[in-house]
Amino acid sequence: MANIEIRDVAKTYPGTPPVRALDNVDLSIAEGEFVALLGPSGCGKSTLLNILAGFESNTEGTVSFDGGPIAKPGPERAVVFQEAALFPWLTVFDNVAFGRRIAGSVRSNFEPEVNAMLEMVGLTDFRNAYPSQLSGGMRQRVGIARALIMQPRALLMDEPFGALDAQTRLTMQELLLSIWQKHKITVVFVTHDIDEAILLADRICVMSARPAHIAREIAITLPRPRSIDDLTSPEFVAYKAEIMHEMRHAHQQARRKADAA
Ligand SMILES: Nc1ncnc2c1ncn2[C@@H]1O[C@H](COP(=O)(O)OP(=O)(O)OP(=O)(O)O)[C@@H](O)[C@H]1O
Repeated sequence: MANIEIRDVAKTYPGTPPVRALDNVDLSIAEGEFVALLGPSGCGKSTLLNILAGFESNTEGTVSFDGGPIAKPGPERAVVFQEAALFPWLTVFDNVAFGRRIAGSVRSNFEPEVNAMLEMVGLTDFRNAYPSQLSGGMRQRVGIARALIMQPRALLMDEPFGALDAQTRLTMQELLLSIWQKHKITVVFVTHDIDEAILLADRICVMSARPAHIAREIAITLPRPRSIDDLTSPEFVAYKAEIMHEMRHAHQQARRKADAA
């Protein structure tokens, strides 16, 4: 059984005029798979992710997780956004522990897990720091740790590294790869960045111009574990050329739709 099943999904935001964001989206995601959603700006990637998160509802079609319909947010589907909205008055440790505490767990139960999580994301020395004392990359590490401490089955990531400088971004991509290798949870990752999608994903779904559907699915069979050294391999460059071609097509399609409107 697929972990995430999206069948004939459409989404129209009400308004004058209404905005048709998604149309005929079909996608099955297996347990433990890493899928990247790649597409032109404004095509509907975040809308699709928000539907999977349960923050938005689809207007047509069905979306299910482990065979059950997605109707609202749930702890089995953790979300990581571009900016980790951390609580500024809590330390790194308490930000990561927050969900467990709210769920009624006592400190002696979650402390070893929070410490292990902080070690995994390289923040042990910052466990008592406050968010204002952290760099953007460190804040995202806290965001990822905070999501994983709830032991989700899927991680839904919306351009999580989009606001980071190039060097930090590469470090975070490698960190995410190592975490995913260890936890093997399903990841759905929204990005504009072709290199990022190829480096991380098992499969890239190139989305069409709005209203978005999945224009093309490309399996990335580069061997794992991957690292940033792969960015220059001939296989990587060949994937990049293929995807750039698809993206250009999606962009031209968007221009034509805009001109016709
Ligand atoms: N709450 C909303 N109400 C009305 N329209 C919305 C809403 N959220 C998104 N939209 C519109 O839906 C379309 C798709 O937006 P969405 O954010 O899903 O695209 P995206 O591909 O994630 O864009 P980007 O890559 O620029 O973040 C856009 O035209 C956007 O303006």
